[in-house]
Amino acid sequence: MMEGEVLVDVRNIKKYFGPIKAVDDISFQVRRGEIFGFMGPNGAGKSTAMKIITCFLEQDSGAVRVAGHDTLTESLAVRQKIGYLPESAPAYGEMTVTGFLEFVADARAIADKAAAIDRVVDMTGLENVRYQTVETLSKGFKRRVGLAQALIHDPEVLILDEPTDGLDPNQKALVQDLINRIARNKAIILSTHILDEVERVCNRALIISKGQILVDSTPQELIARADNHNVIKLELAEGDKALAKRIEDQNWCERVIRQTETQWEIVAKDRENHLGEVMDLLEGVAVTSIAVQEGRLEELFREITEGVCA
Ligand SMILES: Nc1ncnc2c1ncn2[C@@H]1O[C@H](COP(=O)(O)OP(=O)(O)OP(=O)(O)O)[C@@H](O)[C@H]1O
Repeated sequence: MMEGEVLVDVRNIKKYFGPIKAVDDISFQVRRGEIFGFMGPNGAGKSTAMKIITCFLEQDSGAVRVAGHDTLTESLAVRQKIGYLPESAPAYGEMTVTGFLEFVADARAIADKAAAIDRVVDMTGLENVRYQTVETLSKGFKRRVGLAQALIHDPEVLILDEPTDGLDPNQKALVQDLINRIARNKAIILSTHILDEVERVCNRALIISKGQILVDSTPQELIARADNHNVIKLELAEGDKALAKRIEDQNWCERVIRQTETQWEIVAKDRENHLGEVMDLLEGVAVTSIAVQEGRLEELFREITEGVCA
């Protein structure tokens, strides 16, 4: 198995729905070992591109090869190489976890079903719930079942459509860890709205909008462009100029923006999260609220498009 070989090769694909250009001439490659973050606002064309790569939709023009196989002419071979977690995974709520995975293994004609199921149950941490019906599971565990079914045939390529959407922060972190663990030796494409997720999980990031690629970059470069990333919003019971000075004197601090006497924004030079250090400086100070702002894709996206127009 060659490290870095191209496993997904997308060339000039277009897909129009009547007048809507859902995917408008997109090209990119994903190599083994890459976790590729597919970002963009609602309706950007992410799901459509993912459906084309997984053979659920046919493109109008252009070509996609997965592990060397063409999605139009060799779709069976492509389906064997690819695992897919769709945006809204099918329910099958009344089946047990094992029953559902057996059903998927049968559909894929897997020879040693028991071994395949044990492997994915272990990988995704489903051991304790394997005889429970899917409908009784928490959202986070349902998502793991979705990942388990995508992994049942040990695919080289994984396509995950918003894998952490709708999960609470703890469940999000668990699913993100899981994706990192299963990533070795695979090529993974995952779509997300969340900049932090790309930083935590991906080693490459692509932003699409209106069916076209705007940015192909590293997560670190994207974060650096998101001006408001990890800004700490602080509200005090009363103004305190000495405190503002003390925070500004920290070597990591770029500036303290005092929007009002008591409402401040603290910006770090490195855009890392410095909440701990700020909390230390706030000992004995009456604080009304404090929160760390996530760099939102929407704002980054606005900056990028403004940059393009300027
Ligand atoms: N089957 C379809 N018929 C008609 N239009 C469609 C169809 N599927 C998608 N579209 C349109 O194509 C565009 C791209 O949609 P797509 O679902 O790929 O975006 P997305 O980036 O995945 O968005 P989201 O983050 O909301 O899932 C949208 O304008 C959408 O309304």
